[in-house]
Amino acid sequence: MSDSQATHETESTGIETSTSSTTTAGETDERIDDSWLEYEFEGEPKLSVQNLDVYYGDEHALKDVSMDIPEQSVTALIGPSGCGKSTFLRSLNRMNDRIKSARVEGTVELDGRDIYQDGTNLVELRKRVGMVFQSPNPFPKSIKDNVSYGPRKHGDINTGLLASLLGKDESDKEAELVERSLTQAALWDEVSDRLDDNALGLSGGQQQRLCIARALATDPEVLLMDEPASALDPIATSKIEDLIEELAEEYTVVVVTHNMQQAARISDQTAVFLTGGELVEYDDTEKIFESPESQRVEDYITGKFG
Ligand SMILES: Nc1ncnc2c1ncn2[C@@H]1O[C@H](COP(=O)(O)OP(=O)(O)OP(=O)(O)O)[C@@H](O)[C@H]1O
Repeated sequence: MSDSQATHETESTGIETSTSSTTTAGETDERIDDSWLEYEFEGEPKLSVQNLDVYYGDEHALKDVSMDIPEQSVTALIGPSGCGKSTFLRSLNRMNDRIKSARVEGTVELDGRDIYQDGTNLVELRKRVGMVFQSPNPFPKSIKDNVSYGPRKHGDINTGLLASLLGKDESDKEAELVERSLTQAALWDEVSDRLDDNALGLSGGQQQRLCIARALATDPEVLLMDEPASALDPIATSKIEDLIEELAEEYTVVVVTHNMQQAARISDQTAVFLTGGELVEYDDTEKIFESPESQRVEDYITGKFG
């Protein structure tokens, strides 16, 4: 034990834990206490991650991560660059499957069913667990087509004879879907008179809300967002933040952010990953930002490293 080590008692458990001071890089011999990861909430988890390890070739990018994510809330994932936040996010809808060198071990349950079990329909999974990326990436198509692209591709907009027999033609259904999704993404009022214009003519912030509308159009239950506002100016960022909070009334939102003030503003619970791919602490956002258990988390949050 070094002189700089401190002992403290956790409020919630009364368990004594040892912590040590950190270096500027946040390296330390502090051991993760399991009680720092026990986040309790009412109801069943929407997503339950157990003993998740992810490797890229020989690199062990995520180490034995377990956490339950409650539904209809915002969960923020924070931590320094390279600690595995995006890797974790991509594990929740098996986007890591698309990376050749990636290998995943452990389980991720969506409503109690392991998404990694044989026979999982990946198209169906990614419809239920949608994703929005860091840089807005609309298709070079009209605003309308960007929104209806997914449901069309999956055959979810009824077409032809069957639809007209049911009383609605294809274009009515499509118009309804486009309006609903753009309204949910807080973009409808800005684009309703130019739905046939090319999406690439929109501002960055509008393009990002269009990408959110596109993700919502497939009727997901979970929305994964990887730094959705990092490429945007402060006004566009604030619109996305407001939108995320609104979406959480209906959807389960998991968001990676580098911006700690943003995590504090918009999330209900926060998971802190630190260098080496370890989840160090997971709790109510207020608790994480006001009185974290881990010395390393406190150092990270107060800007001492990272
Ligand atoms: N496609 C990939 N192929 C190989 N290694 C990867 C790949 N993606 C990520 N890694 C490695 O896995 C580790 C975790 O990366 P990841 O992108 O998940 O971290 P992050 O916390 O999201 O970082 P950042 O905040 O910089 O986006 C890093 O060491 C990274 O180099």
